[in-house]
Amino acid sequence: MATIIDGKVISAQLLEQVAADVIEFKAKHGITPGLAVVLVGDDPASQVYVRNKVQRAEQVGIRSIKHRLDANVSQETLNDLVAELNADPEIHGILVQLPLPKHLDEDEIVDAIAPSKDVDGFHSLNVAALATGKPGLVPCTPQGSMTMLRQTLDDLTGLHAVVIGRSNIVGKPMAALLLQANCTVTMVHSRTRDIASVCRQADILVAAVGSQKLVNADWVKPGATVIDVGINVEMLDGVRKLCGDVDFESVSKVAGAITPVPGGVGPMTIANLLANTLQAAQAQMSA
Ligand SMILES: Nc1nc(=O)c2c([nH]1)NC[C@@H]1CN(c3ccc(C(=O)N[C@@H](CCC(=O)O)C(=O)O)cc3)C=[N+]21
Repeated sequence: MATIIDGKVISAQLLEQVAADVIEFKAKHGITPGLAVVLVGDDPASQVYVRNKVQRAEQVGIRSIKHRLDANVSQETLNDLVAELNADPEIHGILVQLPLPKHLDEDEIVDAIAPSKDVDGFHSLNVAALATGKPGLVPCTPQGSMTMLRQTLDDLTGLHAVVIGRSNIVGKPMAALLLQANCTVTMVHSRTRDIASVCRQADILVAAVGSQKLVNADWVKPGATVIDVGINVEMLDGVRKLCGDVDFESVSKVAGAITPVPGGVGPMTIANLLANTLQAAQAQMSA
């Protein structure tokens, strides 16, 4: 039976550290770090995440301001709000909840956010910084996944890491961080031939595709460390249930260590969002 990598415990440690650093920041600068969360439309899942973020922010002493916009808001109105937040000295971090309604240009909005306030790490300049190993804001989910790996494994050097999924928000930045940690990195995706046999070679397997229970025990090398980034919503007898990209029941019998869903990567993402907000505030104060 695999060791369970407990995202609630590890994120609580990180949040405690952030809370202590926020106290120090306030004493030094006399201001409170501020995070703006922009939510377009009324997707219920997005509302749950946004509520969690706002709650956790409060808990670590970060002021968060929620902006709710109508689902059919224009690109111009959204751009104007982002410009206003960019110019607001009390706002240090800006998060525009994705995905956006189809009529909006996501890339344009993300690149409209000031790179120094881009706490998601999705702006082109932060993507470039990560790709070239320069300092910048790093996407929260991959960052949280790395923290879990570092707490589980002594040294990542030379390990074969396989990342399933090639999204800009998880797969690609995850691969960049694993490479930085001296892993041998393979990315697999929907067009990969014999995906199971490639995954079976992984010492570290990261699943980030959004496909329920895609990874089963046959895909996993005995003893491997498995990070499940998937958050798929399943209805069981009318009750909402979260489930990952990994079939936890079968894979946990083969893997050496595994993250659960819920209680794995999700809480780490939120903790890192707040760590990034503090980092952004610190950088803005010394700019
Ligand atoms: N600009 C942007 N940045 C994001 O970081 C972002 C986003 N858009 N859009 C949506 C996704 C999703 N996401 C989650 C964060 C935390 C949990 C989380 O805390 N999950 C809990 C369970 C929460 C529940 O019960 O629904 C857990 O896994 O234990 C889940 C999902 C951030 N996202």
